[in-house]
Amino acid sequence: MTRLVTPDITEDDLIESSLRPRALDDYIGQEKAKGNLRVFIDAARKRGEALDHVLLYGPPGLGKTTLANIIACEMGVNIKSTSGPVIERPGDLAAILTNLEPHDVLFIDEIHRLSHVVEEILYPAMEDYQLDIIIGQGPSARTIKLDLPKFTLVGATTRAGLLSSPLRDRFGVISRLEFYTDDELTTIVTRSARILNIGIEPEGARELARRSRGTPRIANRLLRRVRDFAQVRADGVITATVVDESLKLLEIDEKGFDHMDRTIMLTIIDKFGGGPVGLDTIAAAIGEERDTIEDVYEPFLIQHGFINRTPRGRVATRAAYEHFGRIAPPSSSQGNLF
Ligand SMILES: Nc1ncnc2c1ncn2[C@@H]1O[C@H](COP(=O)(O)OP(=O)(O)OP(=O)(O)O)[C@@H](O)[C@H]1O
Ligand SMILES: [Mg+2]
Repeated sequence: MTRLVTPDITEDDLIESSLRPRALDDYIGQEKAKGNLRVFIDAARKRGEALDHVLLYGPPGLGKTTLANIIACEMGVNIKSTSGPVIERPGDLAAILTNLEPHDVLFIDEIHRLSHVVEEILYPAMEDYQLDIIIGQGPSARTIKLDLPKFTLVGATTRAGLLSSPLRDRFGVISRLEFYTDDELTTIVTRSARILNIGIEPEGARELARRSRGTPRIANRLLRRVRDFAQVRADGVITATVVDESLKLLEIDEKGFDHMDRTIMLTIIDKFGGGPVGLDTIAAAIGEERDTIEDVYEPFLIQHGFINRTPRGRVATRAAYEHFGRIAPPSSSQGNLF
């Protein structure tokens, strides 16, 4: 079963494209990233140059793809989108690069998953707008250099730490996307409801925002689910009560945690005495991939102080104990204490 609050893209998110803001001014929140980009975009446009390469990183569903598209739109250029795992051979990347128009945006999602050989093609391309191609094999092999149009690489990744440093160093702009505040998500929910023609009361929007784990993709998805519920039970208008009742049925609690979040926290608390416990051990105990826990579930729990990351493993904090109505062991180094 796919998880309702997964920040990853699911099938019913495909209608999401209608909800994607197209201009920087419609992109809610992320003031720091937006502020920086606005300056760089204006400067590049004034000079009639391509925008410097941009790296966007942050947990899934926070708007990296959306922002990449907005960058192209604001620069008034085309965007070509691909992703790390799709570019298998150097030739694949060469073909993409040689087909770019001057100043175009090349968006590479999951850029941390590029293979080494492909990555090495990218270095001179990013730095000198040149492509080194090897022709022939063995002793007669030779390298030829091809000039590329000046382009902007926009890379997205959930974890900048997985990027090799030579690659990371070649980005002129590096922006981290943050979880959204409840206010920002309320604005996003209200905007989406207007676009999708869904009736929602301000308190309904706020309640939905509060339960969306700081993530617009989740907020938009919950909005559609709650709409179904409102149509059947409440004359189609989403109120705070409708949100509360429908999310209860969907087993999403008042903090926006679902079954998996609760399982992770309760596993640390009950099976491992509150931690510290290694991520691999947690993964084995709950039957979930380590990377999925690290990329998808854990960032929000850590950011909101329910789990701490320590050198010896994950620790459940006092807030986690309290969330489940438990009492944190007094002797523990449960974080939040210092
Ligand atoms: N700042 C924002 N304002 C309004 N809506 C937003 C914003 N950011 C994201 N969204 C909405 O959230 C959805 C998910 O965003 P997006 O696909 O850009 O996330 P992502 O960071 O690329 O995720 P992934 O890491 O899974 O690729 C978008 O379709 C858009 O509707
Ligand atoms: Mg994306």
